[in-house]
Amino acid sequence: MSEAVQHTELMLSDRLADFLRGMPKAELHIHIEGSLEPELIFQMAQRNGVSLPYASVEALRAAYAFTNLQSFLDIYYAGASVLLTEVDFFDMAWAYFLRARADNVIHAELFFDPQTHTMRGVPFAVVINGLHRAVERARQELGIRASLILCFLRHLSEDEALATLEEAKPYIGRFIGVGLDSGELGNPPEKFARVFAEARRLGLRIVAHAGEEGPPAYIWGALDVLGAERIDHGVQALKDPALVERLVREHIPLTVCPLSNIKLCVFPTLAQHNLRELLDRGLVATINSDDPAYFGGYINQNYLETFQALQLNLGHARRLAENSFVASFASAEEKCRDLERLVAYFDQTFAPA
Ligand code: HPA
Ligand SMILES: [Zn+2]
Repeated sequence: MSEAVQHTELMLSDRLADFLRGMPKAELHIHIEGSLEPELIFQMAQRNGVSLPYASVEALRAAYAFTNLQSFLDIYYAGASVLLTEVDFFDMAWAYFLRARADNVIHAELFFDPQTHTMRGVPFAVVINGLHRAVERARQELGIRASLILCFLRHLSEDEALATLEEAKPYIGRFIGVGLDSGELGNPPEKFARVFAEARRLGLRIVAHAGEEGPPAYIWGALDVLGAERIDHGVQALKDPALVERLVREHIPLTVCPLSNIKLCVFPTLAQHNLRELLDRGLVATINSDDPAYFGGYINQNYLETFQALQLNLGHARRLAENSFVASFASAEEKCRDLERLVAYFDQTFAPA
Protein backbone atom coordinates (compact mmCIF):
# COMPACT_ATOMS: atom_id res chain seq x y z
CA MET A 1 0.00 0.00 0.00
CA SER A 2 1.36 3.43 -0.86
CA GLU A 3 2.10 5.87 1.92
CA ALA A 4 -0.55 8.29 0.61
CA VAL A 5 -3.30 5.66 0.78
CA GLN A 6 -2.20 4.55 4.24
CA HIS A 7 -2.29 8.15 5.41
CA THR A 8 -5.85 8.62 4.09
CA GLU A 9 -7.01 5.52 5.92
CA LEU A 10 -5.58 6.73 9.18
CA MET A 11 -7.21 10.16 8.93
CA LEU A 12 -10.50 10.70 10.69
CA SER A 13 -12.97 10.96 7.82
CA ASP A 14 -14.55 14.38 7.25
CA ARG A 15 -17.91 12.69 7.56
CA LEU A 16 -17.18 11.24 11.01
CA ALA A 17 -15.65 14.54 12.14
CA ASP A 18 -18.76 16.48 11.08
CA PHE A 19 -20.93 13.86 12.70
CA LEU A 20 -19.07 14.19 16.01
CA ARG A 21 -19.28 17.97 15.88
CA GLY A 22 -23.03 17.94 15.32
CA MET A 23 -23.78 15.15 17.80
CA PRO A 24 -25.82 16.24 20.84
CA LYS A 25 -23.76 15.65 23.98
CA ALA A 26 -23.43 16.46 27.67
CA GLU A 27 -20.34 17.92 29.29
CA LEU A 28 -19.84 16.77 32.89
CA HIS A 29 -16.26 17.77 33.68
CA ILE A 30 -15.45 21.40 33.01
CA HIS A 31 -13.92 23.75 35.57
CA ILE A 32 -15.42 27.08 34.68
CA GLU A 33 -12.25 28.88 35.81
CA GLY A 34 -10.41 26.66 33.33
CA SER A 35 -12.44 28.11 30.47
CA LEU A 36 -10.95 31.57 31.02
CA GLU A 37 -9.12 32.33 27.78
CA PRO A 38 -5.96 34.48 27.92
CA GLU A 39 -7.73 37.28 26.01
CA LEU A 40 -10.43 37.44 28.68
CA ILE A 41 -7.82 37.26 31.45
CA PHE A 42 -6.12 40.34 30.01
CA GLN A 43 -9.43 42.19 29.47
CA MET A 44 -10.49 41.56 33.05
CA ALA A 45 -7.05 42.43 34.43
CA GLN A 46 -7.27 45.76 32.67
CA ARG A 47 -10.79 46.62 33.72
CA ASN A 48 -10.15 45.55 37.33
CA GLY A 49 -6.68 47.10 37.66
CA VAL A 50 -5.04 43.74 38.39
CA SER A 51 -1.41 43.41 37.35
CA LEU A 52 -0.32 40.15 35.75
CA PRO A 53 3.17 38.65 35.73
CA TYR A 54 2.90 38.27 31.91
CA ALA A 55 3.46 41.04 29.39
CA SER A 56 0.96 39.86 26.79
CA VAL A 57 -1.62 37.27 25.79
CA GLU A 58 1.11 35.51 23.82
CA ALA A 59 3.50 35.44 26.79
CA LEU A 60 0.77 33.98 28.98
CA ARG A 61 -0.10 31.31 26.39
CA ALA A 62 3.58 30.47 26.04
CA ALA A 63 3.64 29.63 29.76
CA TYR A 64 1.09 26.85 29.20
CA ALA A 65 3.70 24.09 29.09
CA PHE A 66 2.91 21.78 31.95
CA THR A 67 4.77 18.81 33.38
CA ASN A 68 2.14 17.61 35.85
CA LEU A 69 -1.06 18.67 37.61
CA GLN A 70 0.65 21.02 40.07
CA SER A 71 2.55 22.93 37.36
CA PHE A 72 -0.83 23.63 35.73
CA LEU A 73 -2.61 24.55 38.97
CA ASP A 74 -0.04 27.27 39.74
CA ILE A 75 -0.89 29.09 36.49
CA TYR A 76 -4.60 28.29 36.70
CA TYR A 77 -4.93 29.97 40.11
CA ALA A 78 -2.91 32.96 38.89
CA GLY A 79 -5.28 33.32 35.90
CA ALA A 80 -8.32 33.24 38.18
CA SER A 81 -6.96 36.19 40.17
CA VAL A 82 -8.49 38.65 37.66
CA LEU A 83 -12.04 37.60 38.61
CA LEU A 84 -13.45 40.17 41.01
CA THR A 85 -17.03 41.14 40.17
CA GLU A 86 -20.30 39.42 39.44
CA VAL A 87 -19.96 40.58 35.84
CA ASP A 88 -16.57 38.84 35.58
CA PHE A 89 -18.07 35.52 36.67
CA PHE A 90 -21.01 36.01 34.33
CA ASP A 91 -18.76 36.88 31.38
CA MET A 92 -16.53 33.87 31.96
CA ALA A 93 -19.44 31.43 32.10
CA TRP A 94 -21.25 33.06 29.19
CA ALA A 95 -18.16 32.73 27.00
CA TYR A 96 -18.09 29.01 27.86
CA PHE A 97 -21.78 28.58 27.05
CA LEU A 98 -21.28 30.13 23.60
CA ARG A 99 -18.50 27.59 22.94
CA ALA A 100 -20.67 24.81 24.33
CA ARG A 101 -23.51 25.69 22.01
CA ALA A 102 -21.14 25.69 19.03
CA ASP A 103 -20.10 22.16 20.08
CA ASN A 104 -23.72 20.99 20.42
CA VAL A 105 -23.54 20.53 24.17
CA ILE A 106 -27.17 20.38 25.34
CA HIS A 107 -26.49 19.66 29.02
CA ALA A 108 -23.54 20.95 31.08
CA GLU A 109 -22.49 20.54 34.70
CA LEU A 110 -19.93 23.19 35.64
CA PHE A 111 -17.42 22.94 38.46
CA PHE A 112 -16.53 26.11 40.28
CA ASP A 113 -13.86 26.67 42.96
CA PRO A 114 -15.25 29.22 45.44
CA GLN A 115 -12.22 29.03 47.74
CA THR A 116 -9.96 30.34 44.97
CA HIS A 117 -12.01 33.53 45.13
CA THR A 118 -13.16 33.85 48.75
CA MET A 119 -9.49 33.53 49.84
CA ARG A 120 -8.83 36.72 47.84
CA GLY A 121 -11.71 38.52 49.52
CA VAL A 122 -14.30 37.99 46.77
CA PRO A 123 -17.63 37.23 48.49
CA PHE A 124 -19.20 33.81 47.82
CA ALA A 125 -22.37 35.61 46.70
CA VAL A 126 -20.50 37.45 43.92
CA VAL A 127 -19.16 34.15 42.55
CA ILE A 128 -22.37 32.19 42.62
CA ASN A 129 -24.68 34.99 41.53
CA GLY A 130 -22.58 35.77 38.45
CA LEU A 131 -22.38 32.11 37.47
CA HIS A 132 -26.07 31.52 38.19
CA ARG A 133 -27.10 34.42 35.96
CA ALA A 134 -25.13 32.89 33.07
CA VAL A 135 -26.71 29.47 33.72
CA GLU A 136 -30.19 31.00 33.55
CA ARG A 137 -29.43 32.94 30.40
CA ALA A 138 -27.91 29.85 28.73
CA ARG A 139 -31.17 28.01 29.35
CA GLN A 140 -33.32 30.83 28.02
CA GLU A 141 -31.26 31.99 25.05
CA LEU A 142 -29.16 28.99 24.02
CA GLY A 143 -31.36 26.09 25.06
CA ILE A 144 -28.54 24.63 27.17
CA ARG A 145 -29.55 23.00 30.46
CA ALA A 146 -26.78 23.68 32.96
CA SER A 147 -26.06 23.37 36.64
CA LEU A 148 -23.22 24.13 39.06
CA ILE A 149 -21.10 21.83 41.23
CA LEU A 150 -19.11 23.40 44.06
CA CYS A 151 -15.60 21.95 44.36
CA PHE A 152 -13.51 21.96 47.51
CA LEU A 153 -9.78 22.52 47.03
CA ARG A 154 -8.11 19.41 48.40
CA HIS A 155 -4.77 21.11 49.11
CA LEU A 156 -6.60 23.15 51.77
CA SER A 157 -7.86 21.77 55.09
CA GLU A 158 -11.15 20.05 55.75
CA ASP A 159 -12.06 22.82 58.21
CA GLU A 160 -11.74 25.32 55.36
CA ALA A 161 -13.98 23.12 53.20
CA LEU A 162 -16.53 22.93 56.05
CA ALA A 163 -16.49 26.73 56.35
CA THR A 164 -17.06 27.01 52.59
CA LEU A 165 -20.02 24.64 52.73
CA GLU A 166 -21.44 26.70 55.59
CA GLU A 167 -21.07 29.87 53.49
CA ALA A 168 -22.77 28.13 50.57
CA LYS A 169 -25.84 26.99 52.53
CA PRO A 170 -27.94 30.11 51.83
CA TYR A 171 -27.40 29.44 48.09
CA ILE A 172 -28.15 25.73 48.17
CA GLY A 173 -30.75 26.08 45.41
CA ARG A 174 -28.10 27.41 43.02
CA PHE A 175 -25.81 24.37 42.91
CA ILE A 176 -26.63 20.68 42.68
CA GLY A 177 -23.62 19.01 44.20
CA VAL A 178 -20.10 19.09 45.53
CA GLY A 179 -16.80 17.83 44.15
CA LEU A 180 -13.15 17.67 45.10
CA ASP A 181 -10.35 19.08 42.96
CA SER A 182 -6.83 20.60 42.99
CA GLY A 183 -3.61 18.70 43.85
CA GLU A 184 -4.48 15.04 44.27
CA LEU A 185 -1.28 13.38 45.48
CA GLY A 186 -0.94 13.58 49.26
CA ASN A 187 -4.55 14.74 49.64
CA PRO A 188 -6.62 11.53 49.76
CA PRO A 189 -10.42 11.54 49.89
CA GLU A 190 -10.36 10.44 53.55
CA LYS A 191 -9.20 13.95 54.47
CA PHE A 192 -12.68 15.23 53.53
CA ALA A 193 -14.94 12.57 55.08
CA ARG A 194 -16.85 14.96 57.37
CA VAL A 195 -17.56 17.68 54.82
CA PHE A 196 -18.87 15.19 52.28
CA ALA A 197 -21.03 13.55 54.97
CA GLU A 198 -22.56 16.96 55.62
CA ALA A 199 -23.06 17.54 51.87
CA ARG A 200 -24.84 14.18 51.58
CA ARG A 201 -27.01 15.09 54.56
CA LEU A 202 -28.02 18.26 52.69
CA GLY A 203 -29.13 16.14 49.72
CA LEU A 204 -26.33 17.32 47.41
CA ARG A 205 -24.98 15.14 44.60
CA ILE A 206 -21.44 13.87 45.13
CA VAL A 207 -18.51 13.66 42.72
CA ALA A 208 -14.74 13.69 43.27
CA HIS A 209 -11.57 13.86 41.22
CA ALA A 210 -9.75 10.58 41.82
CA GLY A 211 -7.29 8.48 39.89
CA GLU A 212 -6.06 11.32 37.67
CA GLU A 213 -2.49 11.15 39.04
CA GLY A 214 -3.40 9.37 42.26
CA PRO A 215 -3.59 5.59 42.80
CA PRO A 216 -6.69 3.34 42.60
CA ALA A 217 -6.89 3.55 46.42
CA TYR A 218 -8.06 7.16 46.00
CA ILE A 219 -10.93 5.96 43.78
CA TRP A 220 -11.94 3.39 46.41
CA GLY A 221 -11.81 6.18 49.00
CA ALA A 222 -13.93 8.52 46.85
CA LEU A 223 -16.58 5.79 46.56
CA ASP A 224 -16.52 4.35 50.07
CA VAL A 225 -15.68 7.36 52.20
CA LEU A 226 -17.12 10.29 50.25
CA GLY A 227 -20.03 8.49 48.59
CA ALA A 228 -19.04 9.66 45.09
CA GLU A 229 -21.67 8.88 42.46
CA ARG A 230 -19.26 9.69 39.63
CA ILE A 231 -15.48 9.73 39.43
CA ASP A 232 -13.75 12.63 37.71
CA HIS A 233 -10.88 11.29 35.58
CA GLY A 234 -10.52 7.80 37.13
CA VAL A 235 -8.13 6.69 34.39
CA GLN A 236 -5.85 4.94 36.92
CA ALA A 237 -8.68 2.47 37.67
CA LEU A 238 -7.38 -0.01 35.12
CA LYS A 239 -4.46 -0.76 37.43
CA ASP A 240 -6.89 -2.52 39.80
CA PRO A 241 -9.10 -5.28 38.34
CA ALA A 242 -11.30 -5.50 41.47
CA LEU A 243 -11.97 -1.76 41.20
CA VAL A 244 -12.85 -2.05 37.50
CA GLU A 245 -15.27 -4.83 38.34
CA ARG A 246 -16.94 -2.65 40.97
CA LEU A 247 -17.18 0.41 38.71
CA VAL A 248 -18.75 -1.72 35.97
CA ARG A 249 -21.14 -3.54 38.31
CA GLU A 250 -22.33 -0.30 39.95
CA HIS A 251 -22.39 1.69 36.68
CA ILE A 252 -20.20 4.41 38.20
CA PRO A 253 -19.34 6.86 35.43
CA LEU A 254 -15.87 8.22 34.75
CA THR A 255 -15.60 11.74 33.36
CA VAL A 256 -12.47 11.35 31.26
CA CYS A 257 -10.62 14.37 29.85
CA PRO A 258 -8.21 13.15 27.13
CA LEU A 259 -6.47 16.40 26.14
CA SER A 260 -6.01 17.30 29.80
CA ASN A 261 -4.36 13.93 30.43
CA ILE A 262 -1.87 14.59 27.64
CA LYS A 263 -1.12 18.18 28.64
CA LEU A 264 -0.53 17.10 32.26
CA CYS A 265 1.58 14.11 31.19
CA VAL A 266 -0.73 11.44 32.61
CA PHE A 267 -0.24 9.60 29.28
CA PRO A 268 2.70 10.29 26.95
CA THR A 269 0.54 10.55 23.82
CA LEU A 270 -3.14 10.42 22.93
CA ALA A 271 -2.53 7.18 21.03
CA GLN A 272 -1.52 5.66 24.37
CA HIS A 273 -4.61 6.92 26.21
CA ASN A 274 -6.71 4.15 27.78
CA LEU A 275 -10.17 5.48 26.82
CA ARG A 276 -10.79 2.72 24.28
CA GLU A 277 -9.92 0.11 26.87
CA LEU A 278 -12.15 1.74 29.48
CA LEU A 279 -15.05 1.46 27.03
CA ASP A 280 -14.12 -2.09 26.03
CA ARG A 281 -14.16 -3.13 29.68
CA GLY A 282 -17.74 -1.86 29.99
CA LEU A 283 -17.05 1.27 32.01
CA VAL A 284 -19.41 4.24 31.66
CA ALA A 285 -16.68 6.56 30.35
CA THR A 286 -17.39 10.01 28.92
CA ILE A 287 -15.33 12.63 27.07
CA ASN A 288 -14.95 16.11 28.58
CA SER A 289 -12.68 19.13 28.34
CA ASP A 290 -11.60 19.79 32.00
CA ASP A 291 -9.87 23.17 31.50
CA PRO A 292 -10.32 23.91 27.81
CA ALA A 293 -8.57 27.28 27.76
CA TYR A 294 -5.40 25.65 29.08
CA PHE A 295 -5.43 22.21 27.47
CA GLY A 296 -5.87 22.91 23.78
CA GLY A 297 -9.54 22.58 23.13
CA TYR A 298 -13.19 22.41 24.05
CA ILE A 299 -15.25 19.24 24.08
CA ASN A 300 -15.46 18.70 20.32
CA GLN A 301 -11.70 19.05 20.00
CA ASN A 302 -11.39 16.35 22.65
CA TYR A 303 -13.74 14.09 20.68
CA LEU A 304 -12.01 14.73 17.34
CA GLU A 305 -8.43 14.27 18.50
CA THR A 306 -9.28 11.20 20.58
CA PHE A 307 -11.23 9.55 17.76
CA GLN A 308 -8.32 10.23 15.45
CA ALA A 309 -5.63 8.97 17.82
CA LEU A 310 -7.48 5.84 18.97
CA GLN A 311 -9.21 5.15 15.64
CA LEU A 312 -12.64 5.12 17.27
CA ASN A 313 -15.79 4.64 15.22
CA LEU A 314 -19.49 5.46 15.11
CA GLY A 315 -20.28 2.79 17.69
CA HIS A 316 -17.94 4.52 20.12
CA ALA A 317 -19.53 7.88 19.30
CA ARG A 318 -22.97 6.57 20.17
CA ARG A 319 -21.75 4.98 23.38
CA LEU A 320 -19.86 8.08 24.51
CA ALA A 321 -22.81 10.41 23.90
CA GLU A 322 -25.23 7.96 25.54
CA ASN A 323 -22.87 7.67 28.52
CA SER A 324 -22.72 11.45 28.84
CA PHE A 325 -26.50 11.67 29.19
CA VAL A 326 -26.87 8.61 31.39
CA ALA A 327 -24.07 9.82 33.70
CA SER A 328 -25.55 13.30 34.09
CA PHE A 329 -27.54 14.55 37.07
CA ALA A 330 -30.48 15.48 34.86
CA SER A 331 -33.87 14.06 35.89
CA ALA A 332 -35.03 10.73 34.47
CA GLU A 333 -37.44 12.56 32.13
CA GLU A 334 -34.73 14.93 30.92
CA LYS A 335 -32.36 12.02 30.30
CA CYS A 336 -35.03 10.25 28.27
CA ARG A 337 -35.52 13.32 26.13
CA ASP A 338 -31.75 13.73 25.65
CA LEU A 339 -31.39 10.09 24.62
CA GLU A 340 -34.32 10.40 22.20
CA ARG A 341 -32.65 13.42 20.68
CA LEU A 342 -29.48 11.41 20.21
CA VAL A 343 -31.33 8.54 18.57
CA ALA A 344 -33.07 11.01 16.24
CA TYR A 345 -29.69 12.48 15.30
CA PHE A 346 -28.34 9.04 14.35
CA ASP A 347 -31.54 8.12 12.49
CA GLN A 348 -31.69 11.35 10.56
CA THR A 349 -27.99 11.24 9.61
CA PHE A 350 -28.19 7.65 8.40
CA ALA A 351 -31.69 7.63 6.93
CA PRO A 352 -31.74 6.00 3.48
CA ALA A 353 -31.70 8.68 0.78
O1 HPA B 1 -7.64 18.40 36.20
C1 HPA B 1 -7.76 18.89 37.33
N1 HPA B 1 -7.46 18.15 38.41
C2 HPA B 1 -7.56 18.63 39.63
N2 HPA B 1 -7.94 19.87 39.90
C3 HPA B 1 -8.26 20.67 38.88
N3 HPA B 1 -8.67 21.92 38.88
C4 HPA B 1 -8.86 22.27 37.63
N4 HPA B 1 -8.55 21.26 36.82
C5 HPA B 1 -8.17 20.21 37.59
ZN1 LIG C 1 -10.90 18.38 36.51
